Amino acid sequence: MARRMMSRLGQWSSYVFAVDFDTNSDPIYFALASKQSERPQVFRNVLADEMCYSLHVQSDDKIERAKFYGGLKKKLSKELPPECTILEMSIFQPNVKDSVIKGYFLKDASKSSATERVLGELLRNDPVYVCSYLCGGEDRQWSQHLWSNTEDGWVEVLEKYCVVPAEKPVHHPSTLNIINYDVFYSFEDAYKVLQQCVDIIPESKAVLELVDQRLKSKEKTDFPVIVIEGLDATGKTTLTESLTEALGATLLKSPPQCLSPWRARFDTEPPLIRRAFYALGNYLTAGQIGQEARQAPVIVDRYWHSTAAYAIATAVGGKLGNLPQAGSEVYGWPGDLLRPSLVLMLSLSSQERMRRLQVRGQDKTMEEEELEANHLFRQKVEEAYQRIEGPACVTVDASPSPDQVLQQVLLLIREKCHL
Ligand SMILES: Nc1ncnc2c1ncn2[C@@H]1O[C@H](COP(=O)(O)OP(=O)(O)O)[C@@H](O)[C@H]1O
Ligand SMILES: Nc1ccn([C@H]2C[C@H](O)[C@@H](COP(=O)(O)OP(=O)(O)O)O2)c(=O)n1
Repeated sequence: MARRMMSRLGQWSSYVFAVDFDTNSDPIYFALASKQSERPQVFRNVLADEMCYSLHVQSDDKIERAKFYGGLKKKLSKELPPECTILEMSIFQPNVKDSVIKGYFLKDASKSSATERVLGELLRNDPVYVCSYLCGGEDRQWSQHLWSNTEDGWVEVLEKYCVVPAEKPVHHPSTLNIINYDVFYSFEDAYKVLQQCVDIIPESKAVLELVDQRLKSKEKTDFPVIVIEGLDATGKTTLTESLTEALGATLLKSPPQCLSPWRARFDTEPPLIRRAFYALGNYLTAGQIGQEARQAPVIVDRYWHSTAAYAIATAVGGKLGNLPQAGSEVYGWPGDLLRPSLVLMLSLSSQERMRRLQVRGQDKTMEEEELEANHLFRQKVEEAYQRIEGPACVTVDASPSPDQVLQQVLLLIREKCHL
């Protein structure tokens, strides 16, 4: 065990640590070195003589890592003293895709031994690395101490490194692991995730069985397929219903009705599993679209844009500017997913959207509650919507009356789909 950790530590010289002290500003970036730095101290402005710790998941298994990381926050919040602040942390190789290892950084103002007891317990029983941080010496330099288990179950410090400032990377670390963690670009990649979950989430089996029976869709449909996108309460249900009637079309949605019994279950899972579920929903809907578009135009309430935009906006921490640049491969359309003829995104000011949410007065999903609390997240979802390509979405002003929105959309459809 100690040997494995040592060799792992050796690799850390190419890694940078990022701690999110404040979601509205850049993380604090630091690296490990054997010698101290002459540059200003990394934590000087954000830590006031507090004990600090970090922990991150040590597992090569993607599913295990995702499950454990999600559960870890709950466990820490429950067991640590209330004076302990839990911050998000990641360790990554700058600008290298798929290099992120997620963890937490703890600021402990409790001055009690409870924190070390909880962390020691975690180290003994769970797949985690634990480090403590100390500030010492005349020049108040920070150092990182990696904990290890001894044979007889005690915790000891295995190795000590100096904490030195690191450059801000070009790509925010939260953008490095989007592909195949948050967004899946082929049926197979999403399917594999659920397959690997069958033992831990029995419901996966039922979902996979449904997916196995899905209809296969041709690339080209006989009738146009029009997708309506937008945040909750922008008027998608209202518009899709009136459009369906006006065009004599068929109305479908993603995720499709047949997945409803499992949606709430997968909504409680970490992003890797939850997003794979929604990705598969799109392939099920694609099968239905292919079938229905032989007879009539098809209107679809949410599809790939929703899956990718919410996933990207959730995954990317901090500011709007942290989103991958327009044109990035993360905004690409999966090569094996039926492409609609037209995608329209309903856009509304936050005031009007809030008003409509209140008028509707229904229960909101947790994510929608978060949207309300988090203006930044809402902006990131809309921005990601607008960057997705193949087809890109056309933004529609959803603030006029329902009939005016319908007329405006009918005009667009006539112009773009020759209906
Ligand atoms: N153009 C509109 N003008 C005013 N209110 C609208 C308009 N479209 C929808 N609404 C109302 O706003 C609320 C949300 O609309 P809904 O169609 O359910 O949105 P979504 O399906 O996008 O969540 C509903 O109460 C609906 O009656
Ligand atoms: N095709 C879809 C549809 C929804 N999702 C996800 C994205 C968000 O997490 C939620 C939004 O769904 P929600 O139920 O809040 O939306 P509506 O009530 O349908 O407007 O579902 C998805 O990933 N792919």
